[in-house]
Amino acid sequence: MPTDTTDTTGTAGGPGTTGTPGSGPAPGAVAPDPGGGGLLRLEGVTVRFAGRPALDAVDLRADAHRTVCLLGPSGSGKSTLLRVVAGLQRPDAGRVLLDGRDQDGVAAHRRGVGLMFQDHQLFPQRNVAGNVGFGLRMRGLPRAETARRVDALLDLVGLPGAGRRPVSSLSGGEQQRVALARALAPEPRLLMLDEPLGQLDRTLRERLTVELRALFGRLGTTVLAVTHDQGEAFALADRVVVMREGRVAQSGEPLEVWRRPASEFVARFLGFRNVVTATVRGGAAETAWGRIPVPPDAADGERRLLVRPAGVRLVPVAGGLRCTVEARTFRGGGPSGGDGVTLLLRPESGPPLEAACPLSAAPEPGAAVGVAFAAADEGETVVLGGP
Ligand SMILES: Nc1ncnc2c1ncn2[C@@H]1O[C@H](COP(=O)(O)OP(=O)(O)OP(=O)(O)O)[C@@H](O)[C@H]1O
Repeated sequence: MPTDTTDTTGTAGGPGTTGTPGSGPAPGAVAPDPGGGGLLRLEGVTVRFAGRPALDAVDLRADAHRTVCLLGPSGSGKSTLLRVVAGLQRPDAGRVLLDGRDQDGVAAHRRGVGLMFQDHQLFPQRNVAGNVGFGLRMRGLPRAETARRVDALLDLVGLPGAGRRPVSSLSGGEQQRVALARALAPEPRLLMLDEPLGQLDRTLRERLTVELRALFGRLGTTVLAVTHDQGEAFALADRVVVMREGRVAQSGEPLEVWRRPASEFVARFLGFRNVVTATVRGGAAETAWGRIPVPPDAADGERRLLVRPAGVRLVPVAGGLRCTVEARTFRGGGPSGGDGVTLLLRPESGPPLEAACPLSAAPEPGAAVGVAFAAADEGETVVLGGP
């Protein structure tokens, strides 16, 4: 991700973010949305670097009080999108609207958006309170009022009384919370987070994801967050947007995207590996793995078919597609998580297959197993569209 040198405060607005000092609601509270939705809209936003589009005619909408997560491989344009919304990058074409107002020509510090970067960029020479209150002091908020708000924000992020601690004495997770408190301090109408939990270990990330979701829900904050991690996105978001090469590959409610990936790209990005060419006819698909039931409304023809690991059932060897167990991995959290094992199977025909099974029933590597495919009405097979 390109680093930004114009802003070291953790908010795109930083010192001078919109709003009259001291006139706003309680720290972190959000004013009602006059537009009744669609707080942020991007229309046909294109950004080119050296002629190459980093964003290519992107349309996107974030409704008030909702969390939208941008997902996508490295280089797909996620950070560029945040920078455009923050006013740190001018689009070559298209419009950014906040509360229905075109932001063209509106400086970053006048947009009222907060941006928290990947590496949270705390001031090492200031203590916790100095970091959280920096933007407020710069906006001319009186010292006592700043102190009151800082205390309230530290309570909010679960660090009560930590104001005097040097930031160097904090753990990674605590620093993350301080950065979050600092980003929330100017009461941005839109909070943007770029890989907010990227540098933390998995356990802490999972815990903070849950806490963040609860916090944003309580505050009613509108959030646009970038993450590499699908588990994080699915746990945090009301809506996910999957990016590919500067375009939106799919957007929707997390469960909807998870259940019905629109394309092979999205399916693979979400971690699904059982994708195979299929000839669909009359509610079933002929594949290299044999005949697999598909939803009755699937159009006939040559298609790509996704079979979820949960749709790959282990049966006696004689009763199905014969496979050898190559490996097994334990599944942790995340959208495909839970207590269980993912088996990597080598079928006698066709590409490798992944199957989900309970820990107690997991065969050893090297074992021969049979595989049968779940009925299509269980939603375990998806006929994919698009590239
Ligand atoms: N300032 C810049 N100058 C030239 N090219 C850039 C610049 N910023 C971004 N790019 C290019 O634009 C594309 C999108 O980059 P961007 O940082 O938005 O992707 P990303 O999805 O955020 O990636 P990551 O997940 O690695 O942070 C990449 O090909 C990147 O190399």
